[in-house]
Amino acid sequence: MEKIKVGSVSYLNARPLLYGLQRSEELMQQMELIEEYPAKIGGMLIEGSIDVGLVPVAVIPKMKDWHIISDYCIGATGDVASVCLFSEVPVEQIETVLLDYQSRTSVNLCKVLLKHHWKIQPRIVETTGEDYRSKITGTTAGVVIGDRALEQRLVSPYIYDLATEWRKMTGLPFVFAAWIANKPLPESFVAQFNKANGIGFAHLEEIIAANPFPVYDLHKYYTENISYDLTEEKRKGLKLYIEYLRQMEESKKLAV
Ligand SMILES: C=C(O[C@@H]1C=C(C(=O)O)C=C[C@H]1O)C(=O)O
Repeated sequence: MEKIKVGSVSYLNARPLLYGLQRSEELMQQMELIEEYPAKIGGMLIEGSIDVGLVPVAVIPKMKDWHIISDYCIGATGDVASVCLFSEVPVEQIETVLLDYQSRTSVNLCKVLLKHHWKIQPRIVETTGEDYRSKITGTTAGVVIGDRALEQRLVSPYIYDLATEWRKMTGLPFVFAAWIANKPLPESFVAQFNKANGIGFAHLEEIIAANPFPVYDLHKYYTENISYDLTEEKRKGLKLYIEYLRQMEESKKLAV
């Protein structure tokens, strides 16, 4: 039987979810695991080169068939710490925003917040490579996600946490990534997969010891920043975010 191709975000935030998968011989016999940055994994799920992935939820409107297959996600109920708009000036003075090429969810979340929360219209610039981070100076701000955002926290004086700003605007938690399949998968696989997702949470200290990261306290990151359970409240936040995305697509079409 052909193996199920599973994609995952390669950042530290995915480690607790991958822990149990990688240690289950039964699951690993049925699947192949590919790790990449979020925008890439999202593209692979849309084009069909993987069957399921921990992908940016912003891909949902681009998919014909999609199924959330796990009760776990990469979400936040307060400060997420690793998804921020970084700047040298306060938000009202920002003239340009550089968007992280590795992201799909957060860059669109930033657009939603600029329009509906901060109500400002800076110039928006897409990026293609890591050098964009050195251009976050003066009135040019930038969205940075993942482990690199935890590093950027030590560099930029103004840090706008996008999960916190979303919460201020909507009162809801936020979902950045979820395990989404582009086709129905065997029920037995889905059940084993979901169970294995949760195993890492009993082994956080081991995961932290295996991934030395002097830049940020990973215990805090795993227990206070990232919120992994896909609760009803988070599903509400997700639904509202997708509505904003569809609205943005519609207004783009009208503008043409
Ligand atoms: C919280 C995070 O969520 C990530 C943000 C994503 C995005 O912006 O597209 C996608 C996957 C998540 O890993 C993070 O990586 O810092």
